[in-house]
Formats: sequence, structure tokens, C-alpha cells
Amino acid sequence: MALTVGLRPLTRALLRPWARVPGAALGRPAAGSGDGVRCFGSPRVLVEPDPAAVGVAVMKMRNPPVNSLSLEFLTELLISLEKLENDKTFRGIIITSDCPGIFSAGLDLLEMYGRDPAHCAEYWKAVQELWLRVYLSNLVVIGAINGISPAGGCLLSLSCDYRVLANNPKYAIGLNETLLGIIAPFWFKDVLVNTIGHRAAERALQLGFLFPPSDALQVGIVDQVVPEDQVQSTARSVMAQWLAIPDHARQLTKNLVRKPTADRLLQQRDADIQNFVRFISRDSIQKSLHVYLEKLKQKKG
Ligand SMILES: CC/C=C\C/C=C\CCC/C=C/CC(=O)SCCNC(=O)CCNC(=O)[C@H](O)C(C)(C)COP(=O)(O)OP(=O)(O)OC[C@H]1O[C@@H](n2cnc3c(N)ncnc32)[C@H](O)[C@@H]1OP(=O)(O)O
Repeated sequence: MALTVGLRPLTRALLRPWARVPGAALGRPAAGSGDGVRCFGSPRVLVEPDPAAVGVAVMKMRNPPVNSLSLEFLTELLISLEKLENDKTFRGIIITSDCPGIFSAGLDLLEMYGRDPAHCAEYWKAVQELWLRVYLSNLVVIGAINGISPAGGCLLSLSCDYRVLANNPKYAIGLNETLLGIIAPFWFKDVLVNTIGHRAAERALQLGFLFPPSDALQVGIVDQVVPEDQVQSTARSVMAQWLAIPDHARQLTKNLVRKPTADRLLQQRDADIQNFVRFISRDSIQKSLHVYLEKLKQKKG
């Protein structure tokens, strides 16, 4: 079945592979700076130059209550990333959360539940695009993971070059899709396998493990676990180490390592969208999502 993807104009402009964001740029000089420092704000994505580290931007996700990756939020993240990528002032980004206790709850279940196929297709294309943009970014991308990070939140973390997790037992991280009755797509799986190895990924994916910090460090899904109040400073120190490497050498090496994984998706993006739409539209999957969403509601009591 050929799928016609009806994209809205802004999303269409953004989601062409490696599209350049058109004129209506969000980039603007930071208020009152007058010094050429740039700040790319948007309602849900706060981006500021790190005052303590030249060439580093801090990107804070602010889509309360749980930073779920809705289509609008994904679009804003993509715009901000594109602007940073194109601004030669910046060589690195620290991605973190502005929502207390939550890095990101992952994909927005309401974008996949009770939606028509065209919407699901548009949504999945945006998910693919965010992954490609973060995973293949020329910038050094450090995740300062200051909250729980399931499923799509974990994918975002795994796509960074380095992950620092706050040491709080509530801040679990992992690809827990099977617990929802859904499947992590092959490219989520590939990134996990690349990070923690085949056997550990096999168990983690099938059992939908959400690793608390000590286990996350042990299995290698994060690189460092530090006290919560040291996440930002640690991310900054790690960034300095990565920025000490000449950009061209680091970027070419990153590309060498990551391109084969990205290419697997790039070679079959449309098929992947069609698979997703077919899968998510099944009655049984919609029922699983319904049950899961009800569980989330009931949890509140
Ligand atoms: C052949 C195959 C082909 C292709 C592959 C196909 C398939 C499918 C692949 C799909 C991949 C999906 C990856 C994902 O990311 S799925 C999302 C997984 N996320 C989760 O499991 C997290 C769920 N949320 C929670 O566990 C908790 O909310 C959390 C621990 C994050 C926070 O808990 P807290 O107690 O602080 O808040 P809550 O009261 O639970 O939540 C507040 C409100 O937010 C809503 N919520 C939470 N998470 C989501 C979400 N991911 N999407 C949408 N909405 C979410 C929650 O329902 C509450 O809403 P209200 O009740 O206030 O309305």
C-alpha cells in the first residue's frame, strides 16, 4: 500500500532530509546582549549559550508535564537543532530537561492513539528526523539526563555522544516498548545494540528493562552517574574534553562510526513509515495503547 503523507507546510519544510529552515528563523540575538551571542528560543525548547563554556549551548526541554515528544515539540526541537548546527558560534550542545524529575517520557502516546494514518505518518517522519539530526549532528552532543528517560526519551539519550545521568533511583532509562505492547523499531534496536552490545540489548529489549542509574552504568547505557547537583558541571567538563579534539577529525570519525546505522534507516525511510502506520493502526495495538494510557491515568488514583 503506497502511503500518501500529507504534511503541514511548516513540518513539510522542516522534515525534508537535511532541509534548511526557511527564512522565518527563530534565531535572534539574546535579549539585551548586543554582543552577537545568539539565543534560539521557542516555547518548548530553551536554548542558551553556556555562560561558563565558550561555543557550548544548553538546550532545555520544557514541554510539561513530562516532555513527551509531541509533533509540535519535535518540530521545535528540530528547528532549534538546525539553527545551532548552522551557527558557527557553537561546537557543542548539552541537552537537558526543564521538567523536574523527567528527562523525557518518550514519544507522545496521544500522537499514536486514535489518530488517522496520515497523522501517524507525519508524526513518524518527525520522529525519524529528530533521531537522524541528533545522531548525525556535527556538534558534540552531551546528554545531561536529569530525570526518567523511557523509550523515545532513551533513544534521544542514546543518540548523544555521551550521557551523564543523575543518581536518583527514580531516574530509570531504557527501551521499555514491550511493556506497552509495542515494538522498538529496528533503528532504536540498532542504537541500543551499538551501545550495550547484542546480548544485553536482546534481554533489555524483550523484557522492556528500565535501568536505574547503577544498573544503567553497569550495562553501559549511560557513561557516567553523578549526584544530581553535579549533572550540569560534569556535562560541561566532559564537553571540554570532547572539544579539545579538532572538529574536523572528530566529525569525520563520528560519521564513520554512525553513518552505517543511520543509512539503514535512510535507505528505507518510507517503508519504515508505512510499517509504523500499519503496525500502530492495528486494533490490537490501539487496544494496548488504550490500556496503557488508562493505567497512567489510574496511577493518579
Ligand atoms: C513492525 C513494527 C514497525 C514499526 C515499529 C512500530 C512501532 C511502534 C514504536 C513506537 C515507539 C514508541 C516509543 C515511545 O517512546 S512510547 C512512550 C513510552 N513512554 C512511557 O512508557 C512513559 C509513560 N509515562 C510514565 O511512565 C510516567 O508518566 C512518567 C514516569 C514519565 C512520569 O510520571 P508522573 O507520575 O510524574 O506523571 P504522570 O501522572 O504519569 O503523567 C502526567 C501526564 O502525562 C501523561 N503522559 C505521560 N507519559 C506520556 C506519554 N509518553 N505520552 C503522552 N502522555 C503521557 C500522563 O498520561 C498524564 O496525563 P494526564 O492524566 O495528566 O492527562
